Amino acid sequence: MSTLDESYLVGLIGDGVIPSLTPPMHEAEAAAHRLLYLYRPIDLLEIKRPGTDVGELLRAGRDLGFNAFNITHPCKQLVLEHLDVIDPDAQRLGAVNTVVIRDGAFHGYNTDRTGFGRGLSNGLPEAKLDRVVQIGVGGAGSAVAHALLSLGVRHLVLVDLDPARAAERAEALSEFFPDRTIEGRSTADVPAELAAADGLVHATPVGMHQHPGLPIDPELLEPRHWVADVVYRPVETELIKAARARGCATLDGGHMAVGQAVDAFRLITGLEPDAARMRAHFLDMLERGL
Ligand SMILES: NC(=O)c1ccc[n+]([C@@H]2O[C@H](COP(=O)([O-])OP(=O)(O)OC[C@H]3O[C@@H](n4cnc5c(N)ncnc54)[C@H](O)[C@@H]3O)[C@@H](O)[C@H]2O)c1
Ligand SMILES: O=C(O)[C@]1(O)C[C@@H](O)[C@@H](O)[C@H](O)C1
Repeated sequence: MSTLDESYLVGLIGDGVIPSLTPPMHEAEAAAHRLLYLYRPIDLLEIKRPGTDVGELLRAGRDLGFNAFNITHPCKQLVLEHLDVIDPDAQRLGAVNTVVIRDGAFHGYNTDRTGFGRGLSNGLPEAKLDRVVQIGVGGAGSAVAHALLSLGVRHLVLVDLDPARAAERAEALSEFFPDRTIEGRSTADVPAELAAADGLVHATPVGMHQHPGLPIDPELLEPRHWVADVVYRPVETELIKAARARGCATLDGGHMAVGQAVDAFRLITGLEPDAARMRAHFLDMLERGL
């Protein structure tokens, strides 16, 4: 037997989460810290529950002795109304992916945002952040845009297949970062915008195993650009390979995937995870086709 203080019971709530690498990342890191730590995927598709049940599931989890949850699609916004305390940055972003239960209260955070930010600062410490083009402003893109502005990007150009979405996101972000220039643009504007930019962040599904290809013409990349991807299956996307071949500094999507797990592990346990060990484990799992 063990109590809430002696062991950890964690879950990942969302659609299609069974193959997620986040549970094994946490469990391996916990084992290295000699913790009793079980992390279960709670797949809403498998248990035939809609995303709107997330509050009910959180409360049931608390009553059954869970310590924390990661929350993913389609619940990152839906969960907000069920939380007792929300980290101010997660509140501004309007999305929570980590819920820690303390004395029965739900505390929400967004480690997608902090994980991408940490990955960029550690992985590309020399990256010039004056002017950045970001392609894709969906779920991942929203967290990434916040992270970029929090890191000090002065001029952020948001591009999306849906230009109205890019414009809406730019307007919403401008409210929280009034001293920055944040613009929504269409994909046709990418050549001109990249010509003036220091870096490119890619946050669409293009380049995933199921969506192979490149989101931009790689001829637009020059060695002075840095390029960050959020896609991590495969970790070496066509974009990352093309950018490296053109002499650009690159950051693969594994940095965000591991970063969100590193920051969630720290919030859940209060212990400092070994980020390099977690990345090595993550890359090893990808290599093994998990
Ligand atoms: N590394 C990580 O930790 C992490 C976390 C979450 C998601 N992801 C990856 O990020 C990618 C996007 O996921 P999401 O949840 O944000 O998806 P999403 O569907 O919420 O958003 C994708 C956005 O990209 C836009 N888009 C699609 N194709 C485009 C194109 N060719 N040009 C411009 N815009 C285009 C869409 O209009 C949409 O706004 C996926 O590959 C996902 O696996 C990575
Ligand atoms: O690895 C996954 O499956 C995740 O669902 C990815 C992303 O949505 C994170 O915010 C979650 O914490 C974990």
